[in-house]
Amino acid sequence: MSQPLRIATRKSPLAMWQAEHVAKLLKETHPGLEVELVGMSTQGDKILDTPLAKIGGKGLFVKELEQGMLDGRADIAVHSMKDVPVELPDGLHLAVIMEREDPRDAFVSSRYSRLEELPEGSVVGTSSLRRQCQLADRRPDLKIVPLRGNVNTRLRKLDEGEFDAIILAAAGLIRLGYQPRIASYIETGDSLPAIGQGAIGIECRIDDERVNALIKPLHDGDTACCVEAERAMNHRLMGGCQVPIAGFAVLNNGKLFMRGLVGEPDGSRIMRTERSAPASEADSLGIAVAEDLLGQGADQVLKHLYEK
Ligand SMILES: NCc1[nH]cc(CCC(=O)O)c1CC(=O)O
Repeated sequence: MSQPLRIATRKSPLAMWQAEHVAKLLKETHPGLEVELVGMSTQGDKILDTPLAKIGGKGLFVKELEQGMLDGRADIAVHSMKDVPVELPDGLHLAVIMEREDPRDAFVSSRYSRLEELPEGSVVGTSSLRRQCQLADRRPDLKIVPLRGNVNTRLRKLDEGEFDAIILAAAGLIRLGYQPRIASYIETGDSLPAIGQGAIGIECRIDDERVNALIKPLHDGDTACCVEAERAMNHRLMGGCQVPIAGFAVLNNGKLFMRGLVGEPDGSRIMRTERSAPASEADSLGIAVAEDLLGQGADQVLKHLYEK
């Protein structure tokens, strides 16, 4: 008799959807396997009134889940790769990266269909410095306001009339069935996505052979290759989500093409680069992209932001 596989998950609707999605795929792949969800509240879910940048960023969403696995209360954790910090605790690894959903940012508004249509001075809500920086660069006339909370909360705030439009990741909206609310997609060249955006990763204990083998069929090598390059860039820049860093790689016929960006939150300064390399050199591609940006002065911008 095999034990049930326990999935640690945050309780937000998106996290629950992703955990249930993985549970369903695992049960389809392994008929008879029992899968249980272990809901946990993370610091990031508890502190809702402060911009994430001020309270320490993305690690806040995964620490409790990781502790759960290290303590043996859960076997795997399902994450939005975007929320996974560059360093993992000893003993855990990202065993699986699943096929990427649409990586683009989405423009959501009931009054306007595209960013370009927004009248001067419009109020736009966004949760990330990365989006804020790129938006301010393109449209310095807009009033950009921080918007936190889970996807449902953000849509509600838009409906309550606080904003003319909001920008969020298309992937989260699509997963939760809110695709009809997307007025338009912002191309990746116009709003370069966050590292790992749209990809789901599964973390587990390195030494748990049974669990590693059970989840392996969910791995997507192409997405993993792109995310590896993106995370290598972030690692080189020591990025967290409290800084405006974007990185996005695509894989075509064995060749990776990657863009990277670092900027000031107000868009006053933006550094961009792009490079390509064979898929087998994902890691060094990400590092090279980071080094291009450092060479353009990204280190000053990042140093300044980390000191705040
Ligand atoms: N920061 C929260 C978060 N983490 C992952 C997603 C979207 C789904 C994904 O990128 O896989 C979101 C919501 C958003 O940024 O709009």
